[in-house]
Amino acid sequence: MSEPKVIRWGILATGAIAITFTKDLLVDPKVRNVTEIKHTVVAAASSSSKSRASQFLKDTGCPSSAVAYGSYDELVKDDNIDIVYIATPHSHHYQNAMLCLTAGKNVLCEKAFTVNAAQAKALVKLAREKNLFLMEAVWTRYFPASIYVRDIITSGKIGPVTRVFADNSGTFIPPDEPSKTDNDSRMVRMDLAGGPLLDMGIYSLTWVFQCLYTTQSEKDRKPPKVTAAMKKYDVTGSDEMTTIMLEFPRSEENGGTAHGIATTSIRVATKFEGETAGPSVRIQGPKGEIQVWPPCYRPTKTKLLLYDGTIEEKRWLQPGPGVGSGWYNGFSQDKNPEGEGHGMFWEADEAALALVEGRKEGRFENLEESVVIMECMDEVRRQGGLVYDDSIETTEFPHTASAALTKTGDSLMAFFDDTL
Ligand SMILES: NC(=O)C1=CN([C@@H]2O[C@H](COP(=O)(O)OP(=O)(O)OC[C@H]3O[C@@H](n4cnc5c(N)ncnc54)[C@H](OP(=O)(O)O)[C@@H]3O)[C@@H](O)[C@H]2O)C=CC1
Ligand SMILES: O=C1OC[C@@H](O)[C@H](O)[C@H]1O
Repeated sequence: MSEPKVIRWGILATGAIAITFTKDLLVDPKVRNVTEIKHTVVAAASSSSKSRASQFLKDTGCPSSAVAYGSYDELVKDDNIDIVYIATPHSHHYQNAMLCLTAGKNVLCEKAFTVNAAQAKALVKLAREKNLFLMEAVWTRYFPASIYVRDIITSGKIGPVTRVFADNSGTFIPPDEPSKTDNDSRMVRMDLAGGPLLDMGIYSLTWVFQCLYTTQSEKDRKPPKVTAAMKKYDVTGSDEMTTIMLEFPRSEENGGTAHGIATTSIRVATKFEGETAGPSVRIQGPKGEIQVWPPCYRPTKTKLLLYDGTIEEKRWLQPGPGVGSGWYNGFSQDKNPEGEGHGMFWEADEAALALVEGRKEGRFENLEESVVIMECMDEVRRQGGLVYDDSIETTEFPHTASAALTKTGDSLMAFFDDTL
């Protein structure tokens, strides 16, 4: 057996998800039976300070040889990096990904891919021109649970999927004391392209799309008609609750038109604990349904129910050491059972395998689909009247005003950090 190929990662930004992703990246792929590749981190960059990047490398257990940079510009010039993982807020993905691609770097960019479809298209165009790998980091798509669900759909066991309900919601606004909501969080800040649609609704849309679009033949893969209802969060003007009806055109022999309902909220939650928990995704066909338990971005249980009486329940664990959880204060998150990884390594493996195989896109959500989903979200925002500032909607790169998109707290810390 040949030695695994080592893929050298550069981490762009050092916030909450960068920590979780990097710890997962460093879990030996052998524990999940992946033998073709291994991951290593060769550098991390923080726009706050070099010392923050150094601390990040230490805290996440990266090799001592990994280099800390105090700016993203320096990171993308590092010749030792094979691929950059972008973990900034949505508002910054376009500028950061353009920076990486322009410098000739392959990119795995956190969700939501960009703020709008025009930005997503511009990234795809540049990646193709430069023959670089580019993938939206929708980790859920690469989970064994998602692969299992898509396989059931394509096997025809439940018949042509006709309807999908998907919910990804959480009580970010504390139910008992709404006035204690963290309005400085990127979840609701308009300058960071906040609101549950782009942050959490993307997962509801992911389930609708992977069941009604990804799994279809070329002939039946058509963008849906979109109708949306949006309630705004009166404090910041972001959305607070968004529900989307998607009508997918289909040939009659494939079951005819299919419906998707994707919803998200930061005032009410999808889940209740323990025995009272129910599915957050239901995928229905004429012969039965598949249910996926919350949180739907990190599915841990599925149930296949067929009208012939078959019931197949499965639990999905993420092998590896526990890496902790809780991306948000005030957000109820599943605690990671002891002895589990977080599940972000599946998408990292996919990106690494693509580099080894010379592929330029992810297998389970190609760039065309990422763009179609961004177009859907554009339409939802149009119907709901949710407009972000031109400085973050723009496709101009580099955008002169983007340097002015400042951080709260962090930037002051950085100032002291670098000055003292
Ligand atoms: N796949 C998943 O499960 C998850 C994905 N995400 C996605 O990851 C991205 C980051 O989220 P998360 O880690 O929670 O966010 P954090 O706020 O914790 O971290 C974002 C980091 O981006 C950098 N940054 C650069 N410019 C700014 C700015 N103007 N304001 C704030 N931060 C800035 C900072 O790093 P530095 O100072 O080092 O440059 C900051 O620490 C989002 O796109 C989100 O949707 C988030 C959570 C879960
Ligand atoms: O991607 C995410 O997944 C988990 C959620 O809690 C978080 O809001 C989101 O950014």
